[in-house]
Amino acid sequence: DYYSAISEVERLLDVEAFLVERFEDYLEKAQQQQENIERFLQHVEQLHSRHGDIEAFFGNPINAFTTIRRLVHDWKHSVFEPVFDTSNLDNYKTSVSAGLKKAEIQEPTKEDLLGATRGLWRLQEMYKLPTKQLATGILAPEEQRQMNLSISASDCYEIGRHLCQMKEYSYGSEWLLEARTRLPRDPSGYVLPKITKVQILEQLSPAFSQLGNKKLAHKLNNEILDAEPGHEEAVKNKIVYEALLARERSISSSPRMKLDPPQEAAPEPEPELKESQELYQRVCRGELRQSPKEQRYLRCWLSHQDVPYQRLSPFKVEQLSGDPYVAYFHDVLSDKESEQIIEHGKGQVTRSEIGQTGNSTVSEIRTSQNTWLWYENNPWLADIKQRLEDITGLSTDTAEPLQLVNYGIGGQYEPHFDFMDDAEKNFGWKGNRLLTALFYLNDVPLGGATAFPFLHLAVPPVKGSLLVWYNLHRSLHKDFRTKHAGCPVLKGSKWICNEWFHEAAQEFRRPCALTSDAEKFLELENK
Ligand SMILES: O=C(O)CCC(=O)C(=O)O
Ligand SMILES: [Fe+2]
Repeated sequence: DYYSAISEVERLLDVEAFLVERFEDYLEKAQQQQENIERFLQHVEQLHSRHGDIEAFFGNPINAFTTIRRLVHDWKHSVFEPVFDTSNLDNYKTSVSAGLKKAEIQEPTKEDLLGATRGLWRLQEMYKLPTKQLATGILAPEEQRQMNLSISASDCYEIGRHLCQMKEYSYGSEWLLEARTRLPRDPSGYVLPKITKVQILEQLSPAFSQLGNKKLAHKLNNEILDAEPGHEEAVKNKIVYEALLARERSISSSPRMKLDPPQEAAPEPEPELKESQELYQRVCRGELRQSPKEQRYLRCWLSHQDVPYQRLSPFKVEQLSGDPYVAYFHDVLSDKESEQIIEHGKGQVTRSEIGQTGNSTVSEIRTSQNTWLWYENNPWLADIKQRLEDITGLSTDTAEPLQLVNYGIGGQYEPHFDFMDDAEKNFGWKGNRLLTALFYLNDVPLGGATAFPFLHLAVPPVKGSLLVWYNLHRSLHKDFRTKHAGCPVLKGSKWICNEWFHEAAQEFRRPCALTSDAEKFLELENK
């Protein structure tokens, strides 16, 4: 899929460039007055010429969404259908699909569009983004003046409709209202089929009804009937709404009933969030931070980690938590190294999965794509491997290959542990994941911090820096305080690279203490 990695969304411009080329050719040869198609192609070309830096462009999730939508929806209805259904131009059909196949280009699918919509919704929920602002591409208050992206009435309608399908009526109705406001001055009148006021109302009226606002639902339903008096669904709904409203009126005017109000169907209570989930959201939003007391003993220093060579250029250590140990090492990778690793991942990454070995699945819990870099196949990584050993003091003999990850639209990784329940089954004699070393390969303008809910800690990505923490106690029992997450990426494209060090081979490097930690912090396991 495309939506789960921004690097994949970037490839969509190639798909479009290809399509523009083919269909311009078609227009010329067929010499038809297909004004609608021509305007559409021009529009897309104009968009392409205006987008500027691709990474910055797709760094805004609104741009990523509208591009997917254009490919999934607009091209189909504005170009493919009018061309292929009305004229006998089979050779074009075959040449276009053959061309796409040859270039190994896959068009985005409905699932991409749904994934992109869910991503936007996640960003709204997590960072409390007002719909009106997001619809103009404004992701943070300080962007107020610079942004003015054009998102069409039809795009807003699509988002609203999907959200209502997901029973997210509150945001759903806001997007539908946005579609309604935009309809009269919709810039994309050439996108077929044109959406109508009635279509918007058909979604909006039941959405308000679900939100408990029967009066407004009724009013909007009447607007449907004003436009189309014979509208079957609306005629039926009118009867239902009028009965409901009449009942409400009689209840409120009857004094006896006033004393004893009827049991209105109460809105469903919000399902209670797990403690770590709630803390995760607060940490990502920046509402919850370490207190001065928690930060009291934390220090920054230069360290050679007892490696003679590193005395020449010591590591910059920023301690983030003493117990459990979490530290940030700065300027570990040069810009060139970070960029080289990213280049390696472009076009190689595939959808990330979660779960135990042999039983893993794709999930909205982790919306990213990843690939693995084996040291054996990439000798250029030798330096970086050595640096990892120097910093951690651990052996990479039992370490996993580097895992390279790119997040998608609103991409996140919900709170989880890096250790597996059953280390034996997953890792055999190498034992569980003892230490995580996480490289940030680029800066992320907004969002995308690594969050430790129980430690009240959000680590913002800094290009070339390395985040390190122990997942296991000294006695190798699981440390449940290390639950962590990747906050949704609000702006930009987040690239990281994970190295997991395992238990085996570290016996003399991180020896256990004289007492067991087996009983420590067990209460956090399922929180
Ligand atoms: O993206 C992040 O910041 C965290 C990633 C992570 O926890 C993982 O890949 O296991
Ligand atoms: Fe993790």
